[in-house]
Amino acid sequence: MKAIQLHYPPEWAHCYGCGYLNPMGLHLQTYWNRERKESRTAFTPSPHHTAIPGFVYGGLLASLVDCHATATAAAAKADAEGLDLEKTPLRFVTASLKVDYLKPTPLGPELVLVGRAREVKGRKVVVEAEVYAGEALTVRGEAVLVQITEGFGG
Ligand SMILES: CCCCCCCC/C=C\CCCCCCCC(=O)SCCNC(=O)CCNC(=O)[C@H](O)C(C)(C)COP(=O)(O)OP(=O)(O)OC[C@H]1O[C@@H](n2cnc3c(N)ncnc32)[C@H](O)[C@@H]1OP(=O)(O)O
Repeated sequence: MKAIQLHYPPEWAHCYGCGYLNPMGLHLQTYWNRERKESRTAFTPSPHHTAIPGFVYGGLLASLVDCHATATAAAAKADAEGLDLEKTPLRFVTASLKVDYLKPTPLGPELVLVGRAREVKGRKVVVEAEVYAGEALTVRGEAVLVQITEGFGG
């Protein structure tokens, strides 16, 4: 299965969190499970992603939620409309991002993010995401994503 971010055309692939063309980026790769209507990604923070020794910096966790949510929005929209991302790339930007830090996230283990679309309406998708360190749910996020079209931002 191909990661959702790898469907982005090159001009939309420079994002720090998920752009495959950003040499300094996090290169997040999100996968969509059509049966479960759920997205997943995994990321292992490095020692320099420290908040306080032993725990992950919250800004990094927000970045993971952000870019996992944009990809989840693309997959959920494609799923809802029967589109093939290979033929019809979809790209969303973040209009709103809310992050609840439920408990400190340990630095070391791989983190797993799970995402679901709560609403798919026109150009807007509302995504909920959870971050797990092992069995522990440490972060819950919610984002409003808006689909961009060719020439957007110009
Ligand atoms: C990245 C900047 C954009 C440049 C694009 C260049 C070309 C693309 C190239 C490469 C793409 C790579 C992208 C990587 C992305 C990774 C994730 C990020 O880090 S994104 C960076 C941070 N985000 C921004 O900088 C967005 C700044 N904001 C905007 O540009 C606009 O406000 C935008 C597009 C988000 C919405 O503007 P409207 O005029 O297109 O659309 P309206 O009609 O206002 O909203 C559509 C729906 O969304 C809701 N909405 C809009 N803003 C909301 C908000 N803050 N909270 C809740 N809902 C909101 C509205 O209520 C509306 O919903 P209803 O249809 O009425 O149900």
